[in-house]
Amino acid sequence: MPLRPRVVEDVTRADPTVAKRLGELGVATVHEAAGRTGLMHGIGAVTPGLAMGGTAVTCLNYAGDNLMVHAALALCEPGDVLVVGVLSPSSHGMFGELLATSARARGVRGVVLDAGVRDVAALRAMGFPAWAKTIGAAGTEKALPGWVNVPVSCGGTVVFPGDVVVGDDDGVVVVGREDAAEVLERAEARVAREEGTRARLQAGELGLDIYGLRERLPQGNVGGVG
Ligand SMILES: O=C([O-])CC(=O)C(=O)O
Ligand SMILES: [Mg+2]
Repeated sequence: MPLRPRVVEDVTRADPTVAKRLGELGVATVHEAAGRTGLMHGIGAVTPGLAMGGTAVTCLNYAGDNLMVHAALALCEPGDVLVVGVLSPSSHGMFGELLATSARARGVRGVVLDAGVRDVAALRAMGFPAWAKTIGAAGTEKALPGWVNVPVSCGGTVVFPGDVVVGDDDGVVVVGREDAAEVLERAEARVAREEGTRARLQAGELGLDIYGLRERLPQGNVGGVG
């Protein structure tokens, strides 16, 4: 018996203001603020220089078939990020410039694929933010019903519909919907702390005092030769 397809239309989304701000703070800061969790592995920026923060609409597809990418896009709202999972490894070009045209018209902030992407030159020319496992021109069928807005695996992490997805040149990080506000608070505090560190570095300070190193060295290990 084939697996039972499922399309969930209602998504409880993270606060859009929080998602947008996390996008501005960037992947490294958000990952740190989230206790070094949520980072996708093996997913890279296809459109360098573009960043985003938004709420996940997810889909799960059979390898070589992107029917559910089209279905998921139809349920996207402004501020969403389309997250594309596959049931088995795929390097097919599951998303390209036509889908990006549709995504942009719906106010989608970007796409993240645990598979391939194609029409890369066009995506770059459009400035449509995309992250993927690989670039792959191989075409996809539009035949097999799968899943929309179920939890999906992408880049070795799980993404629930409505979670916050942040992407930039460093990669992609996911923050659980329920944790987003707290992670934002910690991320802002971290940025403020780094301002102080930056000012001290610019002033040429720190040296052996960096991160309290001097105090952590055994007595006698810092000082003159011999
Ligand atoms: O046609 C597809 O399914 C993928 C693609 O190339 C596009 O979106 O332009
Ligand atoms: Mg195309």
